[in-house]
Amino acid sequence: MDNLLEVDNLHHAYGERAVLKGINLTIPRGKVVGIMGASGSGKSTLLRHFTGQLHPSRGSVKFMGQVLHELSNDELYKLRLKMGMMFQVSGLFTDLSVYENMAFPLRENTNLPEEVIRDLVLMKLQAVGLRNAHKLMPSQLSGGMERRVAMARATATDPALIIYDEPFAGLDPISLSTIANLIRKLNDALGISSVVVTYDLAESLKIVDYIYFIHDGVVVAEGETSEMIGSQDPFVRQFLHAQPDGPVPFHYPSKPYPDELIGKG
Ligand SMILES: Nc1ncnc2c1ncn2[C@@H]1O[C@H](COP(=O)(O)OP(=O)(O)OP(=O)(O)O)[C@@H](O)[C@H]1O
Repeated sequence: MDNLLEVDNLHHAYGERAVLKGINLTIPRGKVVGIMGASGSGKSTLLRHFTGQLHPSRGSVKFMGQVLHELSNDELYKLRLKMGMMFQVSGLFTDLSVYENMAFPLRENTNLPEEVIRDLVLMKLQAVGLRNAHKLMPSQLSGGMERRVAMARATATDPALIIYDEPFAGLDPISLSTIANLIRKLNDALGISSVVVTYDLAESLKIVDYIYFIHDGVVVAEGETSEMIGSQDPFVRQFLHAQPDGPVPFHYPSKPYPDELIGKG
């Protein structure tokens, strides 16, 4: 099976409001896939379907060959251990040291003896260049370091997929580039797949293999990163060149302005 995750005709509505309107996409094994889209296009909703937190109104998400909405809570919980997640807010426990933050998911989800947990924690921290930071408290870390600890923690249970939601938000250019390179390095060294949801095109273009552009609940463009860079597709161009107006409108939908000014309708 080449695809780790498959999204098939996925629809989602919050009440009457349709947000995902037939998304099709795949995350192949070994690849880093970018998902781009303007604010409100449905990216977070899509990610919540990747993890089985939401039920589709129609369509399905299959992860490692299993349709998520058909699983029991126990089955879903077990399968989720194969997904690591890193969000914009690192989610570290502020009253636990870096070491204890890292050990937590291992103690929760395995019966490994403490010496093995220690070796694993130090190995995972070493992979993000922070082995020596294990005694520090989260408040003693810079923003970039905190994000790297969260990345190391996302790899704790040996996931097959890591999902990064806005991993670059609020970082200085050096930390941003470090995090981007680490996403690629971890992906390749661990032989996993990665999904990166971001607005930060410049950095992500350097590390993603394939990009999906989402607008108004559907995929409007997709392709290998190299193809996308030269694409003439108006959506892709608007994103790549950060144009404020284009297919994604600057103005909230409204009546024509002259009509409004002369008080018609
Ligand atoms: N729990 C909810 N109940 C009702 N509407 C929601 C809910 N969550 C999101 N929405 C709406 O669904 C639409 C898509 O939201 P979503 O958060 O998935 O978009 P997004 O692309 O992730 O946006 P952003 O980049 O700003 O986080 C938005 O219009 C939002 O207001």
